Formats: sequence, structure tokens, C-alpha cells
Amino acid sequence: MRYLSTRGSAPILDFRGATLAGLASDGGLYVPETWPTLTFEEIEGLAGLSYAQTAARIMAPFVGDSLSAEELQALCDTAYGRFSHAAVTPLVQLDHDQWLLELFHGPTLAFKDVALQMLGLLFERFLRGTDTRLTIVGATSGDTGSAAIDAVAGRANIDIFMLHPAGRVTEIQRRQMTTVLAPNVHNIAIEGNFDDAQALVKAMFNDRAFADRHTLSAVNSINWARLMAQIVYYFYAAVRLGAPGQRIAFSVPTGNFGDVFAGYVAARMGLPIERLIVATNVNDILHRALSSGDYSKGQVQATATPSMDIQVSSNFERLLFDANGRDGAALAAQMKGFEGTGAMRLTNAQRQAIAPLFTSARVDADDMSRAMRWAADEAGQILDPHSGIALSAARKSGLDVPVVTLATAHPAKFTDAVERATGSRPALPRRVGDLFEREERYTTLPATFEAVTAFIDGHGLR
Ligand SMILES: Cc1ncc(COP(=O)(O)O)c(C=O)c1O
Ligand SMILES: N[C@@H](CCOP(=O)(O)O)C(=O)O
Repeated sequence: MRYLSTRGSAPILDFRGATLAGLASDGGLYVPETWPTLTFEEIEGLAGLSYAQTAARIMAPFVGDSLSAEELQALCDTAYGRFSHAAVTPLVQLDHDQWLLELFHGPTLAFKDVALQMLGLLFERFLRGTDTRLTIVGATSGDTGSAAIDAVAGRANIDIFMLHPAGRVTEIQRRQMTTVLAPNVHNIAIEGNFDDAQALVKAMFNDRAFADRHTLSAVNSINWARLMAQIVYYFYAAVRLGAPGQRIAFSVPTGNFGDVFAGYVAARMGLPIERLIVATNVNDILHRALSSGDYSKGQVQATATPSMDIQVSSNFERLLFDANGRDGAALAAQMKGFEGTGAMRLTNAQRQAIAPLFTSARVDADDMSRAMRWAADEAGQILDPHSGIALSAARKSGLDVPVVTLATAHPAKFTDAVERATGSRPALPRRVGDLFEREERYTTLPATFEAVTAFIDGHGLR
């Protein structure tokens, strides 16, 4: 499989190259040259496979000849062997048509583990036998950071610099990152919001001298390998609910559009998805874009769902690329316009291509709390607030097929918000251990390119 940039002018790479590169050198995002498809019978054939077997089956066409089938299966066995539930991503029934897909049984209790456990192993495999030392730069609102750090801490040939917005992640999320004292882990609290952190990461990739000096790579969902691993659970869940003979809808709490884009890819691969519901909080740029074509930034509002407090949604670019006939030059111009003004309108062609599969909903704090209370009272399920946003959208969707809400984080990562909404305070699972007793290490920096790159220059090159 070959990978090309959404902006059309970066080198075409194989899977190994795209994984190590992270972001394309023209500022675009790597996407597979074609979408592989599975026949009805091939999807039926996924029934009865374990999660790790399903993962190897779904990922194989994307990996191409960068790994042998045996190597890919071995990596999947190792990655998903670290999950605390035998089903890896179990399905829970809430009522007749409403289901929950629990994606938080990995080491750091959020859906990010599903992809990042795999990505850590891919980095290690692709660096083996080379003298390359990778510098990973990442931006996090809390969950990507801890999952990425868990996946690469202590690995030879990798340094990780993780930027989180100071004071805007929960204490548990912060401690999951900052108590990892491995020498290759560098946590930076930046004085800004998540969008500032993400913009700094992209600026570092776009500074060719800096990017080459450090051999930069990415763990955010700008890295194609992240999304590839997330496609798997759409197949795994849908097949358990009767696909391919049964159509299924998914409701996805959305920020950077990575998770729901993985659902889009599953649909392109032949999974009969009735609808993808893009659920946003009051930071609703994606809801406005999908419902009226208006993709324009507002002021970020801090909410009980900090992982969705975002205005610039990286992976939306991948969808826009597909939706405009994969015209990289036209998309590059459209994105440059957005980067200059903070606003753009989707073209009619883009809106028409997107409309049949996607729907969206903006969910406010009251509706989120109501959905969380309904899940607690009627189905005995305590949800984290992000999952509450998606459940609210799912229950209002009016669809007459099974609707699967993606439960993206363990409720214990957001204890205060869960207690406010439901009155119950979820306990921290034993597997996170003595998080509150451990020493923390991080550096606070202004949200400027100069401050962050000087820090990395001072710590990264060995
Ligand atoms: C708990 C949680 N839910 C939902 C999201 C949004 O997912 P995405 O950025 O892939 O849209 C995130 C962050 O990415 C998250 O951490
Ligand atoms: N909500 C995310 C933000 C980064 O998203 P990513 O999926 O692009 O890594 C987080 O938890 O950090």
C-alpha cells in the first residue's frame, strides 16, 4: 500500500515510511492511495475471531509488505494482550437499540490505548537495526499523552515530548503522564489551550530544519497508523451485532475527528454503517461544518469534556480530501485559506459527498448530564462525560438500527464531572496503582514556538 498526502506534494511513502513520518512534509496528512474493501463473505468471516485476529485481518491491506503476516499478528497479540478485558473492546447493551462499546480497558483507561499500544510496537519494529533516533512531539488534552507515554516509555531510540495545556487536564490525566520518570519522557505544560499545543506540534513539523535535525514523528491522530488501528473496533463491534447482514450506526464523541474518521474508513471498506453521528460539545465547529458547511473557529470554551474542547480538528482534512475527489492542490489552497483566516466554507461537492453517511449533534452540559443519569439509573452504567455526549446524541438520533455509542474513557478519569452529573464517584481501577503517591516531573513553558523548540533542542539530541 502506498500513502499520499492530502495536500498533494509530499513524497509518496509505504506504510513504514508514513508511520515514521507522522505528518507529510507539505503540511498535509497521509492517506492510503486506495481504500481496500472486504466482501460480504469476508466480513462474515470475521465472526468468531478474537480481537487480535480481527485486528491483523483489518490492518493487513494497510500494512502491505512493510511487515509479514506473522509479524503483524505477533504485534497485535502483544498490543491487545495488555488489555484488562478478554474481549479488548466489549459491547454492553443499554436498552433495545442502544449499545455501548467500551474502549477503555487498556493500560491508561482511554480509547487511545487501542491504537497507541500498537503504534509503540510499530515504532520499535521499524527502528530495529537502524541507527535512527526518533523524536516524537505530541499535543494532548490528556488521553493521547498518557497512552503515548505508556507505549514508548523506556524504549531505545525514541524521545517523546508531550505538550498538554497547563491546568486543563484532570489531575489523574496529568499524573498518568507526569509520574512516568523514564529518561526518554519529557512532559511540557504549555500556558495555552489544546489548539495552541496542536498548532505548535504542526509548526515543528513544518520547520524543515528542526524536523530533520530531530527526525520528528507523531503519535497524534495525524499519524495514519493511529487511525488504522481504530478501524478495527468498528468491524469487531458491528460483526457482533449482526453485520454484514445488519446495518449499524455509531455515535462518536468527537474532537480531532480521528475516531469518527476511522469509522468512515470502515464504511469505505464495506462495513454496512447506517450513520456516523459526530457528537460535539458546545465547541461545535464540526457540528456547524457538517450541518451548514460553516467551518469557522470560535473561542474555545472549557467544559466537562476537555478532550473535545477543540476548534481545529486535524482529521477533518482527511475527509475533505476524499470528499473533493482527492484533489490535493485544491485542498491545499482551501486549508491555507483556513489557516490564514480561521474560517472556510465547505464546497457543495464536499457537502454532498459527506451528507449520506454523517450526521452531527451539538450536546450541551444539561443534555450530557441527563444522558449520564439515564445510563446510570436505567442501565446501571456509569459513563465518562465524553461518552455521555455521544450517548445523548445517539438517543436523540431516531435511527431504527442498533446504535453503538463509543465509550472513549473510563469514568474514573473524570471523577468530579461524573459525580456532578450522577452523584456517584467512580473508583480508580487498581491497575493504575499508587498514582497519587508518585513523584511528578514536568516543565511549564509559554505557548511559543521559540520556547518549546529551545527546550527540545536542549533535551532531545543525544
Ligand atoms: C475521552 C475522549 N473522547 C473523545 C475524544 C475525541 O476523539 P477524536 O479526537 O478522535 O475526535 C478524545 C480525544 O481525542 C478523548 O480523549
Ligand atoms: N483528545 C485528545 C487530543 C489529541 O487527539 P489525537 O487523537 O489527535 O491524538 C487527547 O486526548 O489528547
